[in-house]
Amino acid sequence: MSIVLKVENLSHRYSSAWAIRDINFEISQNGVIGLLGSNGAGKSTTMNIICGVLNQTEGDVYINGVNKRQDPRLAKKQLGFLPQTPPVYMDFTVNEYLTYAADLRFIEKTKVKKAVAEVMDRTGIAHFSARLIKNLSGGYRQRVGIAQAIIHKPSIVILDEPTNGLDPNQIIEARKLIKEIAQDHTILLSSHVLSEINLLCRDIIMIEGGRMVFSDSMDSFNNYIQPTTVLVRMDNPPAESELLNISGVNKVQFLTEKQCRIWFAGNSNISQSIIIASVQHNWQLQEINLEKSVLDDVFKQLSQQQS
Ligand SMILES: Nc1ncnc2c1ncn2[C@@H]1O[C@H](COP(=O)(O)OP(=O)(O)OP(=O)(O)O)[C@@H](O)[C@H]1O
Repeated sequence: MSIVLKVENLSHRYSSAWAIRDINFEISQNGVIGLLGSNGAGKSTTMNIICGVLNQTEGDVYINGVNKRQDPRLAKKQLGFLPQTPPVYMDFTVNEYLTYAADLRFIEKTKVKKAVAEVMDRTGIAHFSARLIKNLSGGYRQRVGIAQAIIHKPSIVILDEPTNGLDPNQIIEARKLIKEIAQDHTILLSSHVLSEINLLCRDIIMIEGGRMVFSDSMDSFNNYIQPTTVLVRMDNPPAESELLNISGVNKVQFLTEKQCRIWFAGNSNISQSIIIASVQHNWQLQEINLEKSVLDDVFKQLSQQQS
């Protein structure tokens, strides 16, 4: 499989402190690759450097083998970018804006009309072609942002937190569109939401404190991360102290009257212990779910495993 994006020893310093340090990864063709990290981890810095918005302090970025520093124009031709805030002009219609985007991407004049029509179809915005962008919902504005990122058919598309700020229905629609586009583009998508990365991505790259802490398939990530919390719902829950008496339980937090999150030692068979205790004491257990999505815990586990 051919390598679409290669990032080599990438480091960046804004003033005195390093924002990212020694990031290395390779991405092969098609599918969605997740760039995960908490706020301030260095995701936007990494993406802005890949897209040529920011020049790195050290290291190299190759797009389809082209070094972005040595031949930025050729490298950027093969790349589409949607920054955190869609770079749209509110007073343009969708059609006007995409025509302008096609021009910026050096699409031949005779092919612009067709490219705009195709990309509007692809992103489901053709019916809004004559509407001013300022009169579109956030979800549709995001679609226009995605359309400008793929209008020149780049081999890699960079999406920086594309579902941030959208409502739940818009998030579902945006994810559907991203999956569709990933069938014939490679997508690098950043998010600080682990469940989103889990839903969309085949591979995952994780950055924390400017350092890369994980890079592998989503499956091996899920095997690597041991759950440390369990979400439990009981109709007749006991006092916190009784739950703390169960072997392996470290901490209990009631989220509602009947639902609590239980932290436990990674190697204990916690579900079985809770089920047995519940039957013995008539806690009327209704639901029990192992959780893998408490990001702080994931980062903690990863940094412990690295050291
Ligand atoms: N223009 C800047 N000048 C100085 N420091 C910056 C600048 N932009 C980002 N930083 C710092 O660099 C680090 C990485 O920031 P970055 O925006 O890349 O993180 P992020 O993972 O994208 O976070 P978020 O999810 O909040 O956007 C942070 O410590 C941030 O404060």
